Amino acid sequence: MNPPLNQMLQSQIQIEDDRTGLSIETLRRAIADNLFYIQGKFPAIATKHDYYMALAYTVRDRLLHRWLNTLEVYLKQDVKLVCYLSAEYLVGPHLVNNLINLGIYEQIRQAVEESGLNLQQLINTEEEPGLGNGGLGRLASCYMDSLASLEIPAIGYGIRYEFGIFDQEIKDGWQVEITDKWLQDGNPWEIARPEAAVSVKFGGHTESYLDDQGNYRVRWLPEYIVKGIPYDTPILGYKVNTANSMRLWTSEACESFDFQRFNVGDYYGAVDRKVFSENLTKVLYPNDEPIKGKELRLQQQYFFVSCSLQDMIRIHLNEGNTLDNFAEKFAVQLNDTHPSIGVAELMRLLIDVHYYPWEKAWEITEKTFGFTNHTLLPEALERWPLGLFGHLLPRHLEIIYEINKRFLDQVRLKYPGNNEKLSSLSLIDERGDKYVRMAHLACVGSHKINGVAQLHSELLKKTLLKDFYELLPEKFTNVTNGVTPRRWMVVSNPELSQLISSKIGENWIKNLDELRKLEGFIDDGGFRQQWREVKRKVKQDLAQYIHDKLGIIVSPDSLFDVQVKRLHEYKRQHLNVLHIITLYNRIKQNPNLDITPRTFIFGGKAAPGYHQAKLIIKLINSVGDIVNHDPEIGERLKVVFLPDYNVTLGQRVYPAADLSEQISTAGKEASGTGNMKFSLNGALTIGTFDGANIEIREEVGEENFFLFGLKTEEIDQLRAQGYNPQDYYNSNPELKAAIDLINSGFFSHGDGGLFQLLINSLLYLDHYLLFADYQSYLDCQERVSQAYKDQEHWTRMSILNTARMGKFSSDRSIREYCDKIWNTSPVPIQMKDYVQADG
Ligand SMILES: [N-]=[N+]=N[C@]1([C@H](N)O)O[C@H](CO)[C@@H](O)[C@H](O)[C@H]1O
Repeated sequence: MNPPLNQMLQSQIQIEDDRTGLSIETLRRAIADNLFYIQGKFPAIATKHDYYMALAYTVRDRLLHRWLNTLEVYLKQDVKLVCYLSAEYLVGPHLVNNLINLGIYEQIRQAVEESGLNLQQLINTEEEPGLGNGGLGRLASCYMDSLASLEIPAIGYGIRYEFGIFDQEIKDGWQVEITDKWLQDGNPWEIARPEAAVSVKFGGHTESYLDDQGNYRVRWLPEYIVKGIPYDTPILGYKVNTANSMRLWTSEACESFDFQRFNVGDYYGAVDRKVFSENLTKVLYPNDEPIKGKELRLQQQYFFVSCSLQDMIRIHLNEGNTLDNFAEKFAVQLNDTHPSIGVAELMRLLIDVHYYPWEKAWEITEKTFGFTNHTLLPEALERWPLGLFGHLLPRHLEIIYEINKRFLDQVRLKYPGNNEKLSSLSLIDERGDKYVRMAHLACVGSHKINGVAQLHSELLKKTLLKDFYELLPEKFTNVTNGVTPRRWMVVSNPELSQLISSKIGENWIKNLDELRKLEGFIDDGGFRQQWREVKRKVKQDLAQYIHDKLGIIVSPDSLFDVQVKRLHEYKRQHLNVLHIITLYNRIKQNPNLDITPRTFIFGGKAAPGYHQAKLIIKLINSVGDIVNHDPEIGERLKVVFLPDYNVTLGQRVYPAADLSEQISTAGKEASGTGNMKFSLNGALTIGTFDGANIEIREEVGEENFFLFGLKTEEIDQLRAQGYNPQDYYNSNPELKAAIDLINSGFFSHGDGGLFQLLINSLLYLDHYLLFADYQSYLDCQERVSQAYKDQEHWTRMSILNTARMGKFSSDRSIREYCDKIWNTSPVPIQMKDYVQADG
């Protein structure tokens, strides 16, 4: 009996599976099929976005096997999971990152081009999910990339905001915020999991009762309940079979329509539950550091934390475990205090829902959590008024009181009669309206507490958490931040990555310490020339982008001096502006002055309510307008403010920089991570003795780093002896001239008052010591200009910066978290070929 026709044909013509095949022909067919069957379009009517979606689904098909395989292995092997709780993730665009991690970039590029499409245009179509403000959110995503690349089982829990960080437009030099409708064209990289929905309670009251066995129990009778729907996004590891998940929660009303209210004519009441529930995850709070104690913010935090912990408990119990070994199976990391309500929530779930005795519940809780602090800024420390807290979370307040009572009993034992210790350590700030101190809850409820750079972790122990350190020293450790070389080198700077791989192979991408091998080529003039050519090419690309976007012409031969980060007075973008104005004045006084031509490039968003930060953006653009159009200055100085700085733009900017500005007041920048991305891409750093700058300088060598400014201990002395910024203003003519020029209205069409608030904050307070560091900064910048004149030497320093950045891979950070805090190890995934298996 002859085999069926198609089988005969198949044996003759090898046709790859449409969803897994990697031949150019199969990929082209898959893109065409997805355009037709998913986008419902044929080429003549298809938009670029349709082709992007068709391509995205084609790529997604080729990662699903890894994703489901990983899930199956985790379930089968009952692995220990790292659960990263973060209110922010700045994942950036997925497409190219997934192509690199899957190792199929070349095949896809060919298939797209043979389909008559332009891959870069499709790449530029993707809207990035801006579900974060800055460093903290991006760090979470770098860590997710490293967890998967190191084959560590993990879930990244967070919030699926409908609107992420606002899009920034610059109108007449001012920041204007535009709603970030990132989901409006759909998101091919996520899958909804309504079957895993959970309920979250809010408000109401508690009541105690005796259960059938006569045990004292408490039940929480909420005022309303919201449903949490998870959306999963695969997080691929680099060239491994592991694909972990980022599970982001969206809120929905349990009941979309309240007929009772409707029937009594309360039409708005009938839907307000729905409206409230959906508003919960509507928008990201756009503040990087300074917090706004808004009720909705606490509701968002409790919502995603409760969803996540309930999800973990369900996963654990589904595997036939009891909660006795929950801490052995789940390492939950609190990304700052934003998810720290989790300590009280896990206690509630263990005691009220799973009937554990307090002591056992506390033992499990403390073992489960680790807490990372990301800032020392007092205004960034979350504390919630008791009234608001108790109104929203009555049961949690009871639990926090009990945690506090038992904790202070411990404190009394160690410091008998020391009421000052009691009040400074208490979870409750008894002053004024009384507050719950979230950092204290996180410290008491976690077995490990870490800062994000060596200096920061030391300052945590000496200042902010001094009392906790003296009481619980064994809990404190440090894990210096890191960045993933996949996105910040291979995806962002393919030219430099290829040059490096051509010399030392590709292992550096997985093991960044291998970059050290580049030092062996430093005396190779040809290699230095190639290094400069790559830098010039990417500078040329950025210059083109600046011209296309802003119409400003900048020369790739000028020194690209770059400061991109959130706008904040402690980051001192306005000190950078004082340098620019000083150079401007020097040229105006001596038009033949031979200075190293510079292009000053700024980028960064200001929190909408942070007026001083917005004023600094206006100042940068106002100075830029004058400098860029002053014929006497010509090409020697150019000032550019790049609007809407985000991950996508960062991928353009970091590779193109010659000089990385890391000029925060010492002791204020916990770590910084942009500093690492710049050095990795061969930029030299001008920076203060602050955050991770210190460790970068240690690694690259002080001779390859431009250090300036007061150190923390010098600042403490200066403040102690009384710091008067006027002394510096009156004794430094160039500083005075720069300030007076701003004050004169020279940069603001004669309106001397425009920047008054900013100038007064400097003249009469200068909390961030710009005036004190001004001369040291100027002198250091002069050293930079001299160094740049010797391109051979500059190139050597640039190569050494890249070569010695191995420590700052997020892979190293994650290995440290695994060893010091999470006690987890890799679980390699063997690929099971679903297609064949189920053939
Ligand atoms: N929040 N917060 N903190 C920060 C950043 N602003 O997001 O976290 C970042 C990630 O740890 C740090 O690099 C940075 O110094 C610190 O200010």
